[in-house]
Amino acid sequence: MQDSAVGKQSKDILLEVNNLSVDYFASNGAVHAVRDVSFVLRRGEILGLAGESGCGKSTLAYAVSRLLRPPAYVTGGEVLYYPRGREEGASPLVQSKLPKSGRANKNNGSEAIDVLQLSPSELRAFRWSEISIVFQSAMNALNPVMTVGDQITDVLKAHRPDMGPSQRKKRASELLNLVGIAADRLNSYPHELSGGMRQRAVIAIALALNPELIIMDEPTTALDVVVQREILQLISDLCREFSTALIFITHDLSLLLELSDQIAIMYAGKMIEKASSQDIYEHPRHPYSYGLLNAFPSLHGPIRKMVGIPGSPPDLRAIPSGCPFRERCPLAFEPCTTVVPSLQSATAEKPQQLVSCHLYDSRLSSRGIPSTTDLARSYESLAEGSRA
Ligand SMILES: Nc1ncnc2c1ncn2[C@@H]1O[C@H](COP(=O)(O)OP(=O)(O)OP(=O)(O)O)[C@@H](O)[C@H]1O
Repeated sequence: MQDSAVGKQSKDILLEVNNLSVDYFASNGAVHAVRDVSFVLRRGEILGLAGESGCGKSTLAYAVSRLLRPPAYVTGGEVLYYPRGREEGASPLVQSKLPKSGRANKNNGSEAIDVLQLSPSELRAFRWSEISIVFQSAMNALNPVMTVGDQITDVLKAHRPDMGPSQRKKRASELLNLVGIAADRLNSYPHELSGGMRQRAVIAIALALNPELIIMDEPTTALDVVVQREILQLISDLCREFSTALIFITHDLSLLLELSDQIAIMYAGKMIEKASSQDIYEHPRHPYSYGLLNAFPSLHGPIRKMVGIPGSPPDLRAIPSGCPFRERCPLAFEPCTTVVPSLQSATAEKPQQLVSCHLYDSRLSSRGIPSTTDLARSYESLAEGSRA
């Protein structure tokens, strides 16, 4: 597990997502896939998104990178991006092409770009140079009739017109080396590479323009677990080396805990807990976070009883009132049925650990803050058929 790296890294805010909501307008009703999500990502920070299948992780990642297609629509909120100043090396394309009009003076001392307001041409300038995106099965997105080298130099040609052919080739070789592929593979076609190498080549392309942020949604699902781990480790090492921020999604929770600075846990379209990976690992606060972590066996530490979370997430077309997790929660109490909890500091000692749960609101709960033992016992009693 990484140290609480936020303290070590720059405190600059790179991305600020405020009250973002996304619906899929399906024929059988609107699916509320992302609901009022707010979070901040700092420069160079690695944020892991976790949660059961269907909780809205990919939709959030697509919304932030403006890749949503109908029937998905952003129904509210903003995605503010804080580019580096010209003197700090922001890409010239972004400096010249992004509108002054789309920028808002915000906190943080620098101007923000509202990503959701960018026009198509502004978006083209923004993608790759500021944000790179690697989605599921990305390695299959390589063009089968172009060499890997040409695919890298194409990106450079489109976005860095100042670079000549020999500079582009040199940069392509450097990038392949960075991801552990010998430069003589520049002339290889994708079918001549293994799955792991193709995935590395995709990462090289994502890094080509030194973006500030990379978003990866299960980038390694098609690979075996050993190669998956190697590649995710490589990505996080490279992000640390270049201070590139990373938002990544994987179902491998132990890997997520190991590689991320911060973890955000989603449930039914909401962010229900956000904290450093160390805090989440040592003391998950939300009963759902505890249940999710406890559903995986640990290779280290004492032997513990594993109890799964009963039931299944709600239908996102008809979300129940109050807390969306209450029907599965072993510690649900009266206010959970009516009052929607908001994301707030869990305790005064750890104000950075944010949780969306009434158990941490002394105005609503008189039980006192639950310990991990309380959370474990509550699941055990639920499994035994009696409420804690
Ligand atoms: N095109 C669509 N039309 C209607 N509903 C959709 C569509 N795409 C996704 N959804 C719904 O939106 C919700 C969020 O989906 P999303 O893919 O973002 O979840 P996820 O957490 O990334 O899941 P997974 O881990 O399985 O990738 C799910 O309930 C899903 O069924």
